[in-house]
Amino acid sequence: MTEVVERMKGKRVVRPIVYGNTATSFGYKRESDQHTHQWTVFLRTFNAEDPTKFIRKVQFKLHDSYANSTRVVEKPPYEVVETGWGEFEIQIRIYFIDPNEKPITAFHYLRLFQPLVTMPNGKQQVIAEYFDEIIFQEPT
Ligand SMILES: O=C(Nc1ccc(C(=O)N2CC(c3nccs3)C2)s1)[C@@H]1CCCN1
Repeated sequence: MTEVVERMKGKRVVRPIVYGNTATSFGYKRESDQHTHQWTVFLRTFNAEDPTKFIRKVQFKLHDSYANSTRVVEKPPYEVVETGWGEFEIQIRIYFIDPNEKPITAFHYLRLFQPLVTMPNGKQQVIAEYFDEIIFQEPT
């Protein structure tokens, strides 16, 4: 019983995150490469703390047809700005400062067409974002 209690002890640290993408339409198909949208895929922490205190780097794995399809971002903002014509799954992998914490992976399906939001300036963009929490079980 003591052993179980020992394992259960320790501090639980919850770190809220938001990940997803925004996208805006060019309003036309670009002659040079048929691209129609600019988009930004991102990972954001959700409090005032400096994310570099616990995040070492964030890796965004785009579709293989993109040049350098594995994009590594070492400091905030953890985002990739690109252009394209379609929607596909992006793997977001978070690497931590603590060597004992394994990287974690989130999957985000890039959205170019909805949900469409009209900004205060009247411009429209797609915003597709998801809230989650990273939970660290700090040993005592
Ligand atoms: O759309 C889809 N897959 C996509 C993969 C990559 C896309 C894209 O936008 N781009 C590749 C990049 C390049 N342009 C020029 C050279 S590489 C711009 S779209 C699927 C198909 C059905 C539903 N979704």
